[in-house]
Formats: sequence, structure tokens, C-alpha cells
Amino acid sequence: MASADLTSEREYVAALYARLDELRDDAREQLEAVRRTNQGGTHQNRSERDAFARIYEDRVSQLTEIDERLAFGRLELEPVGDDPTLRYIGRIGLRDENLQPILLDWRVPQARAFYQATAATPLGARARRHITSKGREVVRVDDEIFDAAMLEGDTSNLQGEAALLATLTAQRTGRMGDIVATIQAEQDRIIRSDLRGVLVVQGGPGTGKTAVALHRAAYLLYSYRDRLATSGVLIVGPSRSFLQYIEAVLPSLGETGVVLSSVGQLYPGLDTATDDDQDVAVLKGSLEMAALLARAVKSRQVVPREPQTVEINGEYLVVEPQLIQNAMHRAWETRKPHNVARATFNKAAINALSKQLAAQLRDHGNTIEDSDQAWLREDIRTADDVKVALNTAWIPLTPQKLLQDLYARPQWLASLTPDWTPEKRALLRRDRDAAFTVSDVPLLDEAAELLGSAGGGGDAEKRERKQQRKRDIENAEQSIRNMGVEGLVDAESLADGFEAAVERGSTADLAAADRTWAYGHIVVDEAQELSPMQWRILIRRNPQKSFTIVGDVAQASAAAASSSWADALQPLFADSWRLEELTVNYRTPAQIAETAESMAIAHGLSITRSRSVRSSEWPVAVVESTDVLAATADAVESDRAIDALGTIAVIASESLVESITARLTETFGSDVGRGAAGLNRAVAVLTPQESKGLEFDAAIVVEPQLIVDEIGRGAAALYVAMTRPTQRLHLVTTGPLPVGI
Ligand SMILES: Nc1ncnc2c1ncn2[C@@H]1O[C@H](COP(=O)(O)OP(=O)(O)OP(=O)(O)O)[C@@H](O)[C@H]1O
Repeated sequence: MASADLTSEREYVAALYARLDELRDDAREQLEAVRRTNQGGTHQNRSERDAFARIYEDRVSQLTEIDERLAFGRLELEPVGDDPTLRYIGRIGLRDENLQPILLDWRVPQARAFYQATAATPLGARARRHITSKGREVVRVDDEIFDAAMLEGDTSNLQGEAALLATLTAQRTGRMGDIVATIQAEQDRIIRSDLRGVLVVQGGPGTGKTAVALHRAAYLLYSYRDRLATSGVLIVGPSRSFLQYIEAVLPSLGETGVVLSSVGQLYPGLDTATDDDQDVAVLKGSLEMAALLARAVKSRQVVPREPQTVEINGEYLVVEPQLIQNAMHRAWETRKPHNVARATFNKAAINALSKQLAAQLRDHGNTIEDSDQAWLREDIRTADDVKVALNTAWIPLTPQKLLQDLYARPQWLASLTPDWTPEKRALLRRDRDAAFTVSDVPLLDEAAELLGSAGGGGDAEKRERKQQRKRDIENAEQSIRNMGVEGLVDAESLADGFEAAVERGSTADLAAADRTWAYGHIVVDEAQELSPMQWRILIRRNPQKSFTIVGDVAQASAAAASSSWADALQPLFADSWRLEELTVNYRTPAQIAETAESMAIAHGLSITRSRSVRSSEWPVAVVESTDVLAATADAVESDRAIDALGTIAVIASESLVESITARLTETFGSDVGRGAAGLNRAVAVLTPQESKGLEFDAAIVVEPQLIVDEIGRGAAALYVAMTRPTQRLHLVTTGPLPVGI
């Protein structure tokens, strides 16, 4: 690296920061100016002013947050005339005062060559430069040359290898970071793939699937802002600890309008991380449950066997089963969900009863005019006997009650499942007050779908919310024209800031609280774990089927998971999904990846082999001992002796984690945390399931054979556990190691 290059980049990047400061000052001034205008004014004026103020506040904070690694790359394009054409790539786009671009946002099409150009396909570029900074100061530049005339024997197929390796060997913080500066070509193609349809990304552990999925979300939000700003993007991950691990990535890329949810949080109002035993989870995850719930709802629409006598203001009326049956037919014809169709049922039954009552009153010598029908209907509607009779025939239900009854009333369940064995039914048996589990989430959602909203207003409310949003955006467009700031502010963001809209919440808030929200795009991470019932929720949340699905079928360890993408996706999307594979392992050093892969193959898992970009200096350490707790504590001690500030995961099967946590806490005190709470500590004690998707400087896997034996799909769980470290793997065992290690 010539020092002249470093000097010239320092100057250029310093100028970018100067421009950033200038824009930040401008935004601050605009904020002050907006705050000063219209101090009084109408309610509408004040709401607009507050909305503009919020936008400028956001702009100021965005420009403040972007400070780190503002620019990280430069492309040299074919020269125009004598001067080389240079294009700088950064985390945001910047223009100079003449509105000429001086920095390109990494997501714009012109930045693509920075990630994808190779000597073989240079995409119009002659060279690529990676710019590494500390704070605002450029500390190094690394060049790759594509032009044969400029080439001096560079053969690597990694982009920006030096910058990449520097990031990969850096210590882990317990939080995932963005990778914009070093996205690799195979990853970039996936990130920029079209919004439409279903994209499946398969890759072994550490191949960057999560990183790619998150950058793709940022890319889509940027490139399809019009479509996605109002419908939102949902990102689904396996656990709370995983969401905690990834939650900072999108904000660091300037995107906040996404909803992050674990599968235990997909039903609004419920947030659970506990799951059932495996065989129960498998049953609850199977499509049989959808059919069972449909039968359960239907069985709550009951035609009485015998006529019933009801009293209406002293008059006794016999309700024939046929009358109820006819009213039910009317309700079924609407094809509406149970609680919504119930209104039709009630109306039809009450109409028929009022005619019957009128006829009976006439028979008893009363004069009943047509105009009297209305009060007759009212008398019938409010008569207690009628209420009881109609409710018995068609009772309003909540999803929670339906499910609780199904689990707590064995006889009812038996009547609904004549083909099931008693043992199979017993799997669902629970007390009415037992808390709902992760596997209940899709069942509640399914039930909610079958039941509909009790007020019957679900659709109308939704339409009204959409209409209101449209009006807000039209008002915002008008305000932008009035203020003469067209092009500076977009109408969606302004509308988000309107006082009433703030009370209603942002797109993300609205979406997260609304079970019937249709997202513009859904990203599913660790998607191999999802059961067929969980997939049904996600499809409901995105009827247009625009999905990014990432995962690794070899890591499928949930009991109800699928072992092939075709099995999981064929029923949902037929053949209309496209598969991309990632093949380079950026996390795990070669010697660890090889040990894990050899174990997985010996257990018959069909893994996607990947190539590690690096190896580390530590071989896989095996600690054999008769005292597993003492040996685990020793392993933590010896790892900390190597790297006192590193993060360590101690991964063990369910039956060991509590005793290990207790023992480690005795020795290492508050440095140790259990589960998600451990991610902020130096040492996290996790089950393999909880460690899914996470990474640490070192992993200590305790009793690997027990993991294989204790968990269904135990070999996959062990494969997950062994592939968490970025540097060192220790295996603590009291017996023989699993085959293949
Ligand atoms: N292009 C890249 N530049 C820098 N770091 C990268 C790049 N790609 C991936 N990484 C890093 O590699 C590590 C593994 O990535 P990630 O967690 O996305 O892998 P994964 O495929 O989701 O793994 P798993 O299947 O184990 O969950 C992360 O630390 C990520 O930041």
C-alpha cells in the first residue's frame, strides 16, 4: 500500500465527514426552524409541524449514528478521457452542494460491482479498494486489480481478503454486527435477488445465512420503499436469545421499520419460550391439528335433538330443531368464520321465531300487524330463554377457550378423534390453566382464523385502518408541497409522524399487534425448524408469498422440523421457490468445521459441506474426566487463560444446564449467565436449541454423547453446538465421544 494512496484516501474521507457534519448541521437548523414556525396555528398545523420536527430529528440521529465506517470502499471504473472514474461506497449516500454524488449507498445498483466484480467478470471496474478506518481516520487501504494491464498476480477469490479476515478473527461481542464492508459475491447476489416469490438460502453453519438475510431485508426496504414502508417486513427467528443477538444489525444499517419476532411471539398478546415435550410438539405441529380444530369449531354448532320450549314475555314458544338447522344453513352459506357467521345464525333464528310468535299470538286472538314484527324481534332477542337456546346451538368462542377445552375435556376430544389411539389423545391432555407453549402459538392462530372476531368487525376495522393510512399519506403529500420541501422528505415518513398516526403507532407497531396484518415481505431464519402448522401462520401473514427463507436442513433439531426443503415447501409453494446455496464458512476455523462435519456424516446427517476461510491455532480440545462439573469449570478456566476477554458458550443438554450454571456461578460469579441472560456475560450456559444461530469466541460442549442420546435428532443438535465457536472448541466428556469425532 503506497503511502500516497493512504494520504489521498484520508483526504477524500475527511471531505466526506466534513459534508456529513454540514448536512447534520443543516438538519439541526431545519429542526430549529420547524420548531419555531406555527407556534400556535390549527391542530392540523401543529400535527404537521411535529411530524416534520420528528423527521429532522430522525435525520440528525441517522447522520450521527452513521459516523462509524461512513465509507468503506472505492471502485475504479474504466477512465473517461485521462482521469480515472472513482466511485466511493458507504453506509449511506451523500451528495455535495452541487448535488453531485460523492458517496454511494451500498444498496444502489451502481454499487453492485463493488461486491461482485472479479478479474473474470469485472463489471466495468478496473480495481476495487477496501478502506479500513478507526473512528474517522483511514488506517489502511487494500486493493484488488481486475484490469489485466494493472494486474500483479492476485489470485484470491475472496473479495477484500485482508479486510474480511480482519473482521472474521475479531473478538465477538455477543451481538451480531453488519457486514456491509465485506459482503462476498455469492452473498451479494442473494441480497439483491428480486423481491418477488420465495427465495430459499441453504448453507452450512457459519456461511453467513443470517447476515445475508438481514442485509437482504435492509436492501429490500431501501429498494422497494414504496411497497414495503406501509406493509412492513417481518423477521422471524427461532428464539428470544437469537433476536437479541441480531437486533442491532438493521438499525446500524439505518432501518428500523421491521418487526422481529420469535416463533413463540407470533400470536399477538402471547410471548412464550417454553415448548412441549417432543412427541407433543410433533403432534401439535402436524397438519392433523388444522383439521382437528376445524372439526372442534364445527362441533360447537349443535342442532338440538329435541324441541325446546322458551318463554317470551309470558308466551311459550316451541323451538323445533329444524328451525335451528335452517338458521345454521343460512350462516354456513356466508362461509364466514364461526363468530362472524354467528350473527347471521342469530338473525335468521330470531326472524323465524318472530314469525312463529306472531302466528301464535294471532291464533290466541291478538291482532298483530306487520309493523309489530320489529318489537317482536326485540322481545325475542332479549328473552333469556332464547339467548340460552341460541348460545347452546352456536356459542361465541375465543381461540384460547377452544384450545383449553380441547386439552382439558378428554371426552370431547375423543368424540372429535375417533381414529386416534387413547395414547395419542393423552398427548394433548392438559389442565385448563396450563400456560400456552410455543407449539400452541400456531394452533391459537389457526383457531382465531376459524373463529374470526366476535364483534364481526375485523375486516371493517382493517379496511378503516388502511383508508386512514391512505388519507394520512395524502395529507402528508399536501404538506410537503405547502412547505416547498419536495424531494427532501417522503410522504410515508411524514405520515408516520402525524400526531394521530403516532398514537396509532408506526407500521411496525401496527403490524406486530395485528394478527391479520399482511406483511410485504417475510424473512425466516433457521427456517428448517418450522413445523407445518408454524408455516401456516407465516403464509397467512403474507398471502402474496414474498419470502426469504434461510436455514440448514442438516441442523434441523426441533422434533417437528422437516429434513428437506422440498418436504417443507412443496405443500406451501408447489414448485415456485428458488434455491441458492452458500458454500463458504466465515465463522468456524477449518479444524473445528472438519470435526463437526465428520461427526455429522458418521450419524447420517446430509450436510452441505462448506469451505472454511481460515483455520485457528487451537486444535479441538478433548477433556476426559469422571467429574463433569469440575471438568467444565476447568475448561472455562483454561479458555479464559488463553483469552481473558473472549465470549464463551457452555453448551449442554437440558438435564445438565442448571447444575452447570450453579457450579460455574460458584467459581465465576456474575460473569456467568443462563440462556438469553448469558449473552451479555462472558460465559453463557445454553442448551443446543438456545445456541442456534449464535456464535462465540469459544464453545465448551459438555457430554456430547448425552446430547446425541437425550434429544431426538440429537446428532443435529450436537452439530449445531460444535459449530458455534469462531476460535476454540472444547469437548468435555465422562465417556466415549460420539462416533465420527
Ligand atoms: N461477508 C462477510 N464479511 C464479514 N463477516 C461475515 C461475512 N459473512 C458472514 N460473516 C460472519 O460470519 C459469521 C457467521 O455468519 P452467520 O451467523 O450469518 O452464519 P449462518 O449461516 O447463519 O450460521 P448458522 O447456520 O450457524 O446459524 C458471522 O459472524 C458473520 O458476521
